[in-house]
Amino acid sequence: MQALTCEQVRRVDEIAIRDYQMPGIVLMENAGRGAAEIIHSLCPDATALVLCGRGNNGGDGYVIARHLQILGHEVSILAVCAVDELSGDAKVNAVIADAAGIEIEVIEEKANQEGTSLAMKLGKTNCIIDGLLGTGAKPPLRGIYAALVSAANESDAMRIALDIPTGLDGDTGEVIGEAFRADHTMTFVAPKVGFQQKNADEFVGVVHVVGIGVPTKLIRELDLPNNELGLPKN
Ligand SMILES: NC(=O)C1=CN([C@@H]2O[C@H](COP(=O)(O)OP(=O)(O)OC[C@H]3O[C@@H](n4cnc5c(N)ncnc54)[C@H](OP(=O)(O)O)[C@@H]3O)[C@@H](O)[C@H]2O)[C@@H](O)CC1
Ligand SMILES: [K+]
Repeated sequence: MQALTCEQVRRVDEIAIRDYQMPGIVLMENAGRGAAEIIHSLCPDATALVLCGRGNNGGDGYVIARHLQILGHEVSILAVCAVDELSGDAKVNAVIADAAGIEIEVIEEKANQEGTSLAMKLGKTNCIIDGLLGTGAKPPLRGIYAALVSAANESDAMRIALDIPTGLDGDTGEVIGEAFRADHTMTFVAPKVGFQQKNADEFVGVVHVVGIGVPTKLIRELDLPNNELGLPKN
């Protein structure tokens, strides 16, 4: 499957919502359910800890936590902000996860100083899921994100990235400082062009492409030389 830039994938979401009247919440549910089913097949008995950022990448994490619970897993969430600080589709899914009784612990910025407490928290699970940053990331990692990524990388848990390993630039494959070293990456719609660059594969691990339910016609338009998305003709 053709690799896309972060901007191209964001355009797919925009067009699905604008031209095909697909609610973003439906795209997020498809993304999260599809990722959860692959994660379940990879580690059927895992106790999972989902790291949720404050955007829609975090939103995917809240959906995945719910579906892993449905599939029988012990799941908890470590969030960079409280549910009421979220917005849009991410907030909807955080509220659902909270109502479903899934533990959501908000990690305080000050935890940054006490690296041990983070390592303790992340050491108690055998599957860490990175829902911190996706196509909306603007490196370098700010505040608690770098500490969370470092603590996750020190853990001997299986590490699974959602869409793009946090800290990796999805377009260039560059890593400034630290990036989540995923064993598996569940990437939505298409592989990202940055995954093929230099040493990205040590952060990306095995790539699994997860569809988000957009119509074939939209995806087919991506391959047309004069496609409507205004994508470069490469
Ligand atoms: N319907 C859809 O659209 C679908 C979308 N999908 C999912 O959405 C993802 C894109 O979501 P998104 O656009 O919300 O961006 P996301 O990557 O969550 O981060 C934005 C937040 O992070 C922050 N931030 C940025 N850089 C930072 C840094 N270096 N260090 C710290 N913080 C940083 C940034 O803050 P700001 O820069 O605005 O101050 C903002 O708050 C995509 O990857 C896929 O997983 C799928 O569900 C399919 C359907
Ligand atoms: K991520």
